[in-house]
Amino acid sequence: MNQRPDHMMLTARDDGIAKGDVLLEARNISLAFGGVKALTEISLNILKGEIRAIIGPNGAGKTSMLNVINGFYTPQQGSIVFRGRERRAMKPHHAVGQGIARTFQNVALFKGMSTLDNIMAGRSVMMKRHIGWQMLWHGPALKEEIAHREKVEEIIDFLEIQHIRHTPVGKLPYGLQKRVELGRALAMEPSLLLLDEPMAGMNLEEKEDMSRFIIDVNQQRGTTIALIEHDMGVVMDLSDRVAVLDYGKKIADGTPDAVKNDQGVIDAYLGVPR
Ligand SMILES: Nc1ncnc2c1ncn2[C@@H]1O[C@H](COP(=O)(O)OP(=O)(O)OP(=O)(O)O)[C@@H](O)[C@H]1O
Repeated sequence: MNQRPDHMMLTARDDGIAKGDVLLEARNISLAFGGVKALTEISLNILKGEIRAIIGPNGAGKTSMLNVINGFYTPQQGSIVFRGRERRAMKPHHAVGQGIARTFQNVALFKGMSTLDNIMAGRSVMMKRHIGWQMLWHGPALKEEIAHREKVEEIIDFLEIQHIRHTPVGKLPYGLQKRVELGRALAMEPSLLLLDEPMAGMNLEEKEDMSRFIIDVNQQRGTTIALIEHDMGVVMDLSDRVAVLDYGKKIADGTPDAVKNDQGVIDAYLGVPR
């Protein structure tokens, strides 16, 4: 893979939290769907600047946890503290406004639109001026439009997707669609980026590329990342800390090495014999 361009200027939004301090804390979260307990009294935190993984078997509650963090679901019990502010419920668009962006398990792009337009759509949440005003196409609106376009171009360079900028994303191979989806999330300049199975459905080379992008986003932009992933090689390589869920409960939380060697995790998920 090529070296990253030196001009990468995009950074995570300044959230006023020092590296290593708690950026987000989930406190005692319980969530049920009718009789199904998706999450039971889960507490975990995400530190500024880290790559945090949430792992566990199918149905363990991982996606539900991401959905609570970004306001898709409101838990029956518990709260989320983000950048020092506690909340019970939050709408997803407020999450974006506060600096939380995410990608989805199944790519959720506008399939008929080009790569460029999909990433611009992510950027549009940061555009202040009214669309009608932008259509006048002069003065401050034009300047703002140009500035946003520059940011989007930087993301396209960064993710090395210049060659597909005008391709409708529905026509792209799955691995590239996932990359475009990452680009759309980055266009929101999140301070916390949530990735739901970023490697799912990818071949080895695509996984290596995506791993590199995730590390670069974290290291070069200073973006804090929380990810769900089933590929244990990837999880253990990328993550600073790993939380393990099983049947909606947290059964372990620690460094990759500690989690790998935890007998409870081995029994519930990793499946290595005693
Ligand atoms: N919207 C929903 N309505 C009803 N039940 C749900 C809903 N979302 C999740 N669940 C249930 O909650 C539990 C946890 O699901 P969740 O999708 O969070 O698990 P997961 O760990 O992400 O699984 P996977 O690895 O298969 O994606 C499961 O039993 C699931 O069926």
